[in-house]
Amino acid sequence: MTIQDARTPASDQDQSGPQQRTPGWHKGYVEGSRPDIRVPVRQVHLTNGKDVTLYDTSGPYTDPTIDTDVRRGLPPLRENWIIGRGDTEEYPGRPVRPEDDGIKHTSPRGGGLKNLDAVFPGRPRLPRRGRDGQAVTQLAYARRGEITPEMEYVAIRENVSPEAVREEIAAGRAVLPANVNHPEIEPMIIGKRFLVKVNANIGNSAVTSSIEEEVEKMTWATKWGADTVMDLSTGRNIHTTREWVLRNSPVPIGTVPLYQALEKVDGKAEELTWEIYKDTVIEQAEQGVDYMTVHAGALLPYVPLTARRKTGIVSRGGSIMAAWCLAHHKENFLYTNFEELCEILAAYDVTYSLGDGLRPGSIADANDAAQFAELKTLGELNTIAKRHDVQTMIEGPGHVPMHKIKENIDLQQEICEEAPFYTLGPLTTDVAPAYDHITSGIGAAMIAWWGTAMLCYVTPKEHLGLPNKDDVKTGVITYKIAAHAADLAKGHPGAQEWDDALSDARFEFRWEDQFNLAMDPDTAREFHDETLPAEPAKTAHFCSMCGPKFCSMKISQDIRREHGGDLKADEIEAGMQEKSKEFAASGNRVYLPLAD
Ligand SMILES: C[C@H]1O[C@@H](n2cnc3c(N)ncnc32)[C@H](O)[C@@H]1O
Ligand SMILES: Cc1ncc(COP(=O)(O)O)c(N)n1
Ligand code: MET
Ligand code: SF4
Ligand SMILES: [Zn+2]
Repeated sequence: MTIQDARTPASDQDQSGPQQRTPGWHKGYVEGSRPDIRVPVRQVHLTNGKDVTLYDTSGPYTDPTIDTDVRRGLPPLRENWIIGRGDTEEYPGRPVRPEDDGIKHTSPRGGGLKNLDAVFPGRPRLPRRGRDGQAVTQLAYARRGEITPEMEYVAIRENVSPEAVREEIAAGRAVLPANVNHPEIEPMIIGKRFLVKVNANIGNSAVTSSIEEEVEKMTWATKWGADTVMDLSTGRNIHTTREWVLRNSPVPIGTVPLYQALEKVDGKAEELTWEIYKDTVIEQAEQGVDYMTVHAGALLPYVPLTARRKTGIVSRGGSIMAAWCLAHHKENFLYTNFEELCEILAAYDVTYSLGDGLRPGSIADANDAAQFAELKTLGELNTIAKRHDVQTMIEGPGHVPMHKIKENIDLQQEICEEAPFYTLGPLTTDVAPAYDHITSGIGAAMIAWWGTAMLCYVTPKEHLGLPNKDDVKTGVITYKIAAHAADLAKGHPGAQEWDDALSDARFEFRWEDQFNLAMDPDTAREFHDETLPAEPAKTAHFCSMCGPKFCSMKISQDIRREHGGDLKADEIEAGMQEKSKEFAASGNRVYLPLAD
């Protein structure tokens, strides 16, 4: 594997600003079968002269040779691949309306958008869709036996063959979310045979945040390793916020169109209609949303099953659809219009994320009748979506104690023909608000080990408020740990190399290498330097935990240096026998009496 170098002379590098580069690594690219397939990697340079190559989600922001500007947006990496297939056409598209941003002409809420001058100033572009409404999905291509540039790209990223990628997509065991209107993304794949992925949720609410803050959360999340980002905005400027996020995101973007549809009817669930919903889906598909949560499995007859729950319906989408179903006493319109929705998504290659609108919101409600009734319906919908060549993943819970987690993934895999499972945690206990990244990180690691393909992060603010930039980082790092722990347990090829490199650096007291290989190098360095900030401490054979005389790794190294070379296995065995006899002679006591 040859890796191209994206380094520039240090003097050319701007180390200021929000996208400040972490020293000790640089961006490289692995080239595919053609020059426009260049897969980014993070090259960590060790002081022993070796390099460690890691997966990189940070996008062009960490490439010093690319001049990024959020007002212009990212370069359209996939544009030629999409046009080159010749199966899509540009068309005028749906005009953007004030109500897309929650602005009513007559409403006092109207008026100026906050920050970044509202309308995205970048590249004007006509939307694109499948010619004659045909399915232009990676699933359709994979089923026809075609290996797209996107598939080759993810094969390099995952270190597997392009054919393996095609097979997993064709079988519906993996999805490659890539809307034809989102050419900026670096393709990635979600499926149990691949690295476990992490999604970070961002977005404003009616109470707080601005467009600028949301764009910043998106770049921040991907810098720390988020593989996808969901914009779950529910406040003002939903359309414009999403435009800024999409044009600047190197990762696929997911949304829940129902949230924006609800804003269009002023938050009155009973006023929702299939027409308003459909119009919102088209609006978002034209913008380039890569996957959409659709709560089509929360059916009218299942709502009563939640009546005696401790925490009712905790899914936003689920509660909105339940309210609509009860108000009209009609079946969920997402379910009754599902086939038409499939045709729309197929024409843009929007991936379904079939929502778990009836997931449990407390330990007491886990794995109940309502939850599993919905899962069965999601299985039926998965089959219908596949018939339309729409890529599909299935959302999962929620709040589930450890002993009830495995049943969730086993049932989902069986009912949904191994479609990728995408779970929120699960949180393994309800008693630690402010630490729900941890209560859920535990469940996330377990469920990922058993085959969940993507983990939706939970931040320390869960149940308490809207996460800020710091919470986003904590959530992403926590979930990267869960995902990597699962990759190790699953024996994913290459996963352990990273651990081995860090273990070697640790044992050899290469402190800088230990920091640079860390998931969060900044915090690792800061913690070390809190007690031993001086430069010589960066090569010292101890840290402040045990100090120089009690550093077990130093003692262990000394043993090897003094005896390691000339100790043979049988001599070690003989030495052990000798010691064992001495121990017996002293009365087999571990603790000798204190001498006074
Ligand atoms: C489904 C999950 O989405 C999270 N969620 C909902 N809205 C937002 C937002 N604007 N930002 C971050 N997370 C959000 C909830 O906390 C829940 O855990
Ligand atoms: C993994 C995951 N992420 C996001 C949502 C959408 O949220 P909600 O169901 O509350 O509308 C979900 N259901 N599952
Ligand atoms: N914490 C809730 C859950 O577990 C979500 C609250 S905000 C929609 O799903
Ligand atoms: S997180 Fe807050 S706003 Fe959302 S469901 Fe829970 S209490 Fe309601
Ligand atoms: Zn919760």
